[in-house]
Amino acid sequence: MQNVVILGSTGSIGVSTLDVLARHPERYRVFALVARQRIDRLLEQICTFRPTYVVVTEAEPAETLRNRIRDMRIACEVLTGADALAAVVSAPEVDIVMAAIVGAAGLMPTLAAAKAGKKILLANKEALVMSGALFLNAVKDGGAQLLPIDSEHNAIFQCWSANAIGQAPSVAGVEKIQLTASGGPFLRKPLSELNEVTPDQACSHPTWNMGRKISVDSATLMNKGLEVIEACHLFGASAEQVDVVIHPQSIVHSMVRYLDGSVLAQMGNPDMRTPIAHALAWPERIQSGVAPLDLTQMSALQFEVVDRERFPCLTLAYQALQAGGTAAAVLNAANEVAVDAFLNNRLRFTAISDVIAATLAKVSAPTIGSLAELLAIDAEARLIAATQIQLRAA
Ligand SMILES: NC(=O)C1=CN([C@@H]2O[C@H](COP(=O)(O)OP(=O)(O)OC[C@H]3O[C@@H](n4cnc5c(N)ncnc54)[C@H](OP(=O)(O)O)[C@@H]3O)[C@@H](O)[C@H]2O)C=CC1
Ligand SMILES: CC(=O)[C@@H](O)[C@H](O)COP(=O)(O)O
Ligand SMILES: [Mn+2]
Repeated sequence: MQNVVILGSTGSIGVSTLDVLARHPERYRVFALVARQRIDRLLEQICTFRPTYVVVTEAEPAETLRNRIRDMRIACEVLTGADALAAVVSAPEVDIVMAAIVGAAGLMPTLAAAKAGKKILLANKEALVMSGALFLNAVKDGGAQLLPIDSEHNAIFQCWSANAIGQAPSVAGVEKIQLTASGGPFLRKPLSELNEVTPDQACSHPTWNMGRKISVDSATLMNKGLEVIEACHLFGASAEQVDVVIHPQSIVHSMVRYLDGSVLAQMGNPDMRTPIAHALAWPERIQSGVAPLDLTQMSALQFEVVDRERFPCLTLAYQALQAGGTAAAVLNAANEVAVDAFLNNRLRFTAISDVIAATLAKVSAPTIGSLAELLAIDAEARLIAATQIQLRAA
């Protein structure tokens, strides 16, 4: 029996993870659930999965939940605060940590899991993008195991020759990693109309059902930009070795092209329970609940070149990657602030990329020395991005 902690249990990935775990009660037990504020959903999860602990990062909802659990006489301890979060993730009973908090907020608990040598299922791409080598060194030093949940990276992992896992592309015979991008809800929208799109339109993803922040990232293609950086870190690739191709159907989840001309692709219906089940059980295979793929029942699969004028965020991500140092952390911080402003009707969709470009130009991005330095640069980038948003509101 393996004990699992889910960081971000109330979100899209958290719910899919619990769905897979529920199919395998003989293999997995939920040790702890972590969320920020969605108490009603968390309470339902507690009733179903009976974790030993829950951590609610906001103090007021934590107190509300504590009272409700006491009234219902459920044996589950409700904790709050950063120390409690790190302690739960690092507890000796814990085998697996699903890192599915959205954004930079997920960095500290995921780092704690790395230092404690856990098996980490990494959905939270922002943590890796912002901290890069610092996080990978913590994984190595802590003796942790890192498995990708992001559908493209899980696909690449599955397409990497089994006997070359852990080797850099040049050693593994890999020529190119090709990430597929759906193109999001605005792939065919006239460019002149992008200025007026609403948060709900941006969050109506054509193929995946996801949280609001990553949905907006898909609509700008910043999601793919973050994924290019994520792929470089996870697979030891250079920016030149990672390409993006538009594939509106989201059936091919990514491809690996080898030196001998072979291209390996991983396919499946767009449902995150497949990569979750894959990483949970790897190197074994378990049921995920995902319907089998029937290619005879689908329309043609399309592949297209990315229109860089429509999607300037992808170019910004490649620029940050080439710049090196903490530029990717600045990119990520500015994007988080700009997307939040867009979702709260304080910024136009088309201005998201302007705010990120202006922030990248204003914040110097030296190579990371320490976690404290990284957090300082993240905070500085957020302040500059907020100023840029105010300038555009004026
Ligand atoms: N959804 C998907 O299909 C995919 C997601 N990912 C990545 O996985 C991560 C999660 O995405 P998704 O599930 O869609 O996001 P959601 O917005 O659906 O869920 C986010 C989760 O994080 C919790 N959370 C948010 N802020 C904090 C905080 N400050 N402290 C603690 N918990 C917090 C939320 O709690 P609460 O609900 O209480 O607010 C919720 O449980 C992202 O990094 C995303 O990029 C990657 C690939 C696919
Ligand atoms: C499911 C998943 O991994 C998302 O990151 C997905 O990739 C979003 O779709 P697009 O970014 O391709 O629109
Ligand atoms: Mn993805």
